Amino acid sequence: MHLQRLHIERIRNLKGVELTQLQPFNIFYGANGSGKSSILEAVHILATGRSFRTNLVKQYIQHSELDGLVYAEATHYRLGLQKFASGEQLIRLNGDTVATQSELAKLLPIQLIDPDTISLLDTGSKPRRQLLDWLMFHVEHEFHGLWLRYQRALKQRNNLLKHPLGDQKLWLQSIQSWEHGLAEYGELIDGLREKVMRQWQPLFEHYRQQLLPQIDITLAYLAGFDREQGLAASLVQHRNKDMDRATTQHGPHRADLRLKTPLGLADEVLSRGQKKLLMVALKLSQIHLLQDLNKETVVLLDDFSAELDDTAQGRLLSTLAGLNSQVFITTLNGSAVQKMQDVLSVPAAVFEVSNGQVQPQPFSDN
Ligand SMILES: Nc1ncnc2c1ncn2[C@@H]1O[C@H](COP(=O)(O)OP(=O)(O)OP(=O)(O)O)[C@@H](O)[C@H]1O
Repeated sequence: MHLQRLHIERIRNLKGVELTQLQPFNIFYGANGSGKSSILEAVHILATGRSFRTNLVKQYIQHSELDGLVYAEATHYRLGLQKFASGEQLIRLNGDTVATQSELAKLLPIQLIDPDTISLLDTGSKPRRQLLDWLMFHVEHEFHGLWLRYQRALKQRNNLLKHPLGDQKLWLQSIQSWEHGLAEYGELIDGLREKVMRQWQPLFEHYRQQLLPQIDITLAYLAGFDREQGLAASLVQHRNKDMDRATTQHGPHRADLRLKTPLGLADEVLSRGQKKLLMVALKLSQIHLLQDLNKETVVLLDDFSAELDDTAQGRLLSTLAGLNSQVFITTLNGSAVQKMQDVLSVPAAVFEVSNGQVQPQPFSDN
């Protein structure tokens, strides 16, 4: 989905931003602290309910305000999200209040590429699992519901592991019943993940060859449990150890992606720039997969030129244009805008950001 209009109020230093006639490419330039990333942050909050910079709503709502608001229009949809400092939120779709953020998330697939993107490789399995599950959420409709049921069963089992009941028999019956649910949903989740991985891997290889032609990198999926044994048997086998650690250590919640080069794991051998290109290849291949299903992704490219050389920047822009993505880009200065102009063959809008105010600027190739 391409956004045509964006309205932001009381997010960070953005008091009242009204952007109309958004284009496939939207470039925001301005000095440090002017508010560029906050615009991307607002789009991210609208699409996912979360900021990519903080988990605390109060931090992104403007100082001394009680709420922040993001509203966007596309051809068939009007999406709105109001976040209150109290923790409450109001989610609206086409004028109606909706109960869950996932209604907006489904409509607005969003990918962020920023200087922190490479930490996905370095900081444990969770962000890698989230990367896979972004794809799962948008490609496999049953995934989200299964995941919620799995999480519920997992929470119950973990509670029982932490607090063994006095009545052993009752405790055993309870834990067995939650394990039954965990195994059922977990096997289904694993099957769906494996199916999506089969679609994703060749696309990843395609973008890896484009962006990192000199380095072989394989993308593999680790289920988080012994698939030959099966999750039901694995839960029974590890029950005592799980009790010692008071948590469930095997299952799809422990799944991971392994990125391997001939010299070792990608996070151990690649340079920062190469890591960024690898992450970009992973994300572009995901966007491609959605595009094959007629879903357009909104891409947030924060601090665009960080760590990418001119060739990589040019390739990234033209690939995104080919994927029908709508792109929001931030960059520090006008000269970078000029460079983008030379590469882009699709309509673009340029905005200057200064002290939380956003002004449209001419873009000569429009
Ligand atoms: N809750 C808040 N209320 C008001 N202003 C805030 C709040 N949080 C941060 N700010 C200010 O808003 C601005 C946000 O800037 P932002 O991070 O969007 O800048 P940027 O243009 O992306 O800068 P850079 O190029 O340095 O990354 C900063 O000046 C910051 O001090």
